[in-house]
Amino acid sequence: MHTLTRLEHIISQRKVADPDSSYVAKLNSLGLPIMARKLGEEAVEAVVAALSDGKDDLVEEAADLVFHLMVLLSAKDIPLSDVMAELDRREGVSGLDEKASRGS
Ligand SMILES: N=c1c2ncn([C@@H]3O[C@H](COP(=O)(O)OP(=O)(O)OP(=O)(O)O)[C@@H](O)[C@H]3O)c2ncn1[C@@H]1O[C@H](COP(=O)(O)O)[C@@H](O)[C@H]1O
Repeated sequence: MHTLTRLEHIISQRKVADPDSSYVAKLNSLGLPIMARKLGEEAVEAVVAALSDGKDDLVEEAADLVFHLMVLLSAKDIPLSDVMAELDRREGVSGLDEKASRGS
């Protein structure tokens, strides 16, 4: 099974666990605004890592970012397959062409 599919399954199981023993459950108990803020913090940490030397920090921060995005998607009951389907829909469409086709 794909890593992200496995993680999605784990997160859906853990979000109803005891917040004292599960970080996923703790994030869910804190509510969407806190979860969204946490995702933003992880994004900033990834940006900082991207601008520093070396790649190891960015790998770790990217994993944190993906994990917290998955937690937020799960809290909103959005399956990972919806995100994958949207990426599939975009496949082959240049970002530049898509942007140019937007109304001003
Ligand atoms: N993949 C992850 C994962 N990646 C990162 N993290 C946690 O995300 C947090 C990252 O926050 P920070 O970097 O800001 O570190 P921090 O300063 O300690 O966090 P704060 O105190 O600011 O909240 C850390 O506590 C990490 O341990 C994760 N926690 C859990 N998982 C997965 O989720 C599963 C379920 O976890 P529990 O719900 O805790 O059982 C685990 O088995 C893993 O598979």
